Amino acid sequence: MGEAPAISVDHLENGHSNGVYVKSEPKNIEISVEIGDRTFMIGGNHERNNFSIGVQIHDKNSNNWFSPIVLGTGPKPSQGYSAFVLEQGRILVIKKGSPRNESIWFLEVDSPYVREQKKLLRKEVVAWSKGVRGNAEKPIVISGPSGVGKGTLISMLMKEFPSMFGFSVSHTTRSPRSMERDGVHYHFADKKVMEKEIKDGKFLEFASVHGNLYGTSIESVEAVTDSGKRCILDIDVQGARSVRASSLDAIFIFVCPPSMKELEDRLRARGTETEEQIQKRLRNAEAEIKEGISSGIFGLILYNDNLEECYKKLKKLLGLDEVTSVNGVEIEGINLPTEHTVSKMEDKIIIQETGKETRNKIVLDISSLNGGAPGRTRGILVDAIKF
Ligand SMILES: Nc1ncnc2c1ncn2[C@@H]1O[C@H](COP(=O)(O)OP(=O)(O)OP(=O)(O)O)[C@@H](O)[C@H]1O
Ligand SMILES: Nc1nc2c(ncn2[C@@H]2O[C@H](COP(=O)(O)O)[C@@H](O)[C@H]2O)c(=O)[nH]1
Repeated sequence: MGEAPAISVDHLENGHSNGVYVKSEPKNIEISVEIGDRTFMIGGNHERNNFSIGVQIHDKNSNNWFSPIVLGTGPKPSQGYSAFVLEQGRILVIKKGSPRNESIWFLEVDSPYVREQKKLLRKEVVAWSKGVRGNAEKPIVISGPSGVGKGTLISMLMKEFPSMFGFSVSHTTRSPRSMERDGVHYHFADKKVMEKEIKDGKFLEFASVHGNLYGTSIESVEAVTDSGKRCILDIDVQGARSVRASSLDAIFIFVCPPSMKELEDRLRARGTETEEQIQKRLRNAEAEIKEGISSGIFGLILYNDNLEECYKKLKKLLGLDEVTSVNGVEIEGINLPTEHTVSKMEDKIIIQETGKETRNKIVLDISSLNGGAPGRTRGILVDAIKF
């Protein structure tokens, strides 16, 4: 995402701005953002709505101040803000010391939505949307070699968030394991019947995996979606490739083992396959890992060494972490440091703490933003580094 030309941000006495040193004062702060011949003052109290911060516009040509119509629900007043002008007429506004999911906001000042509203209302309009961490709604495709722990991680997620996630029950021609139930773990299918259904276009994807046929029926995914839950697919790399080429807009996660030895130990300890099947799965694992890492199918790669750590990272990728701890830094929402600089590098907003011995850096990855005013802007990933 490139930056729009001819846009700059200034900071006034209390404010905070692009790429410069900032010291926030603990009082009712306003930030001043300059875009072309206009200055947007963001902060203080909204003149008509005490629950949302205000926006005022100064037009340099007429030297007039005016209050635009503010659409959407904006952030509540806070003791500090940081702002950064993004492309598409959007200003990223970060609130200091806010609770989880209350820290990141977008003020649209010249987006397609705002331009449309200006035409309709014949007034100056700006619009808020709340920044939502992670991609909260897209189906999740999880792949990785047999025995790496995909099923274990998915079970943990479904146990902790039972109303949020639903599992896409695959079809398979392999025999059930002793604990597996038809229609719960898999739809155990006859090969000829499954092949006929594939021919009839009933499957989103299918593949021959370790000598058996596996596939995701369209019905299985729709059953989860109809129940209002986010669908999780546990499928192999071939299947993930097919889903990627399909119309299903999903996020793709590949789970890697810490080593081949550990993968072998896990498969043996599970005790569900014969020695011959274990050998076959291990042989296939090498090619799967190579493809998983290098094919470009998977946007996110997780190493499942320590299960709890891996689960935490998975939740973070999905924007589900209550309090995020990354590299030893605890961040409740985005705890904006009092003194900091803000800069942008490609698709990353870098908030760098200054003036202390230990410096925290918070990185907002905004490469996959979607949605916008007057609702939610999704897809922000947050990382924190202490050095
Ligand atoms: N991080 C971990 N450390 C140690 N053991 C683990 C870890 N994660 C999972 N396991 C164990 O490894 C075994 C394999 O895990 P699991 O069945 O979840 O793998 P899987 O990737 O779903 O395999 P498959 O693709 O064959 O279904 C299980 O016995 C599980 O308890
Ligand atoms: N392409 C697909 N792969 C699938 C599907 N369901 C499961 N799988 C993958 O198969 C292997 C082996 O699973 P197991 O239960 O026999 O151990 C594993 O990698 C799964 O991810 C599917 O519908 N399509």
